[in-house]
Amino acid sequence: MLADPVTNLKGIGEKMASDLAAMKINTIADLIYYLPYRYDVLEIKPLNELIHEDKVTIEGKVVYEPSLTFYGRKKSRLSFTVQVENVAIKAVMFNRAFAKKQINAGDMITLTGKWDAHRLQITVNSYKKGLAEEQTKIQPIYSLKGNITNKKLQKLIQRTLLTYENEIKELLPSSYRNAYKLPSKKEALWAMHFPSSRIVLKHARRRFIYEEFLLFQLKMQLLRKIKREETNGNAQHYDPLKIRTFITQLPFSLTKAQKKSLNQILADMKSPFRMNRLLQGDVGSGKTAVAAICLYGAITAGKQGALMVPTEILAEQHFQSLTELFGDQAEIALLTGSTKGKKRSEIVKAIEDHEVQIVIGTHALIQDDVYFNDLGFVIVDEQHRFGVEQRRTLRDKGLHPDVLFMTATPIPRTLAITAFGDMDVSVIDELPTGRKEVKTYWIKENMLDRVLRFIAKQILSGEQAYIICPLIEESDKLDIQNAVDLYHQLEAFYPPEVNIGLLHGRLPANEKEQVMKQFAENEIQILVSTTVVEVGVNVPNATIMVIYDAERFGLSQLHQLRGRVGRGDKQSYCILVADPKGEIGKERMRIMSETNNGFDLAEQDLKLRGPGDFFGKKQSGLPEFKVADMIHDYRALETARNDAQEIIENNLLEEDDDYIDLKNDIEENTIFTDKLD
Ligand SMILES: Nc1ncnc2c1ncn2[C@@H]1O[C@H](COP(=O)(O)OP(=O)(O)OP(=O)(O)O)[C@@H](O)[C@H]1O
Repeated sequence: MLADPVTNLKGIGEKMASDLAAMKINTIADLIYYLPYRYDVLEIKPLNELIHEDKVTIEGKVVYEPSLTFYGRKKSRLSFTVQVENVAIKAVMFNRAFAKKQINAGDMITLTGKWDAHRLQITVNSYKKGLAEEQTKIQPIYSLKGNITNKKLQKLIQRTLLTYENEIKELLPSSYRNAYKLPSKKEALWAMHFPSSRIVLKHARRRFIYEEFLLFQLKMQLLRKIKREETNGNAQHYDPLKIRTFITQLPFSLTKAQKKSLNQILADMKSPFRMNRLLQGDVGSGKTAVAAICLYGAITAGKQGALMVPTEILAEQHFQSLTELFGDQAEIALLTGSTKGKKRSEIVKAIEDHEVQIVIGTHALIQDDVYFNDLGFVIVDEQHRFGVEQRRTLRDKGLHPDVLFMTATPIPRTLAITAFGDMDVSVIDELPTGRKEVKTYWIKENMLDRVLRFIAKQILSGEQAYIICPLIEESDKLDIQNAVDLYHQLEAFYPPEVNIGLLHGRLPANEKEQVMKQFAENEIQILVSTTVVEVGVNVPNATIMVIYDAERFGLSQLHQLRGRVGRGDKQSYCILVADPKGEIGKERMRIMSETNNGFDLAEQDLKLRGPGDFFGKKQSGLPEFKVADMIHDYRALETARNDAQEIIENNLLEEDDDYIDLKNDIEENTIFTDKLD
């Protein structure tokens, strides 16, 4: 059976079993679904089309016996001449003396390696005897561990497929498979592992992409259906009049988009069904303001509300601004990892006794010993950083509040609806009036002096600046060192009356808090920081954002950082210090300089970037697909979404035999309760 352990197969010793386990191949099914992550295509081009220093494949006839020379200790060089299109090409191969016995004059041979167009020479990486036509031209490349090689794995897969191919379930209903001319699952699996041509491979991929999306969409829509039908009986009877008065007391009037989103959220709160909504808005579009009004609404309904944010800095900031905003209309508490001891137990007790109405915090606020008296409404900021785990904790405490997720990562609207298929989506696609576009410039490091003088000038007129430090890959420690160095350099550069602050992740919470407070109150004019200020920090008087090594960031992260300025009515500036080597990096800098709107930027990013990094690695709370890519294969995602809708609406899973495999698979592989937190 496919579910049997892979060690049931013949010829798998202990070492191989542990290597396979390291590749997460435990069952026979794991093995046959272990798909290549890329394919090397041996394409033979005419000599005059080969590009100097590229990796190329050529084929021809060996003209003389190879000559082997040794040099140094154990080093060797094998050289021979190959006739290709009547031209004599020199081939050299290092440290593979054994090949001398295998390559003989008169042999036909295919060589892959680095091409030197000036010397008509190839430095061979791999060779195969015979012409390319007689060999597989498309070579699957797997990600491997231990002693397993591509060849070994392929042989094992081949053997296994031959034995088990009849157990492979088709899954796709024939009507859809026929309509899109997709190969059967069996054919597609063979083609993924042993592609006979590009076209066959393309169709196999097409099939897997569609299948993955269809399954994903079916699950999403089933969840949505279940959620819709489920009531938590938690209708919040808020007081519309009080809410209206609260809104008129705000120092600004709401934008149209804010009003629309607010109404959608309030309607969800009033209904007995559980809210599961995503609030999306560009940086600085006023999401937090909307969230505050909803929290107030929950209080007027006699409920408690909670706001969960990803960092302590943000929690502190929201705590301060909401305390100011609510005045004596609500009791607000702050609960983070650094709230400790007596203070913590007092807060926890006050939450339990409903003396506190709003709790703001990091995930510390859903820890074991925190019990809410009557939690009606939870807002989760930057949803991707909170996992199913945390939401399940709430459920385990018997809490079924309405949940609103907020994100400032602009995702093109259609994509958001498709990706978050089980959620309702509200979008704030408009900035408050009076905002000026942030002027963005891309410069090289040698122009920094000018930038520093420009900052000095702006500070004189009362403004403030952020400087985001150079990044050192995967080294938190060195990043901090960099920040400290930069801080000292700037201290030396500016006169003593300019106060410079330093912020990084390793500072103790109270110091971070202190620095942010001083910056917010303009006691510090320049804040040198690592990327800890990335999300949500709100200091409207700051007008300059300098980002070192800007090419190392994705567009959405750059946009987030830029969003820390331009939050008031003063002209703001973003200066990207970057020297990108590749075209994509340059294009990114250009796009950033030209585009201010996060949604436009996201659309452009969609077109520009390769699969995978649109959402940024660490941000991804999105499902992972084996073959499909949500951005690249967006069309297929839409098709699958429509088909899933049709299947659910017509109840085909239950009523049509053609759907039985699909139904079983969904039931086996979906843990609905996990999602229904
Ligand atoms: N309708 C409005 N008119 C004018 N100013 C507003 C309006 N709504 C919010 N603001 C102000 O704009 C700034 C940004 O608002 P807020 O912090 O709510 O945005 P956000 O969308 O949460 O931002 P980010 O995602 O970047 O953290 C705040 O200073 C806020 O007081």
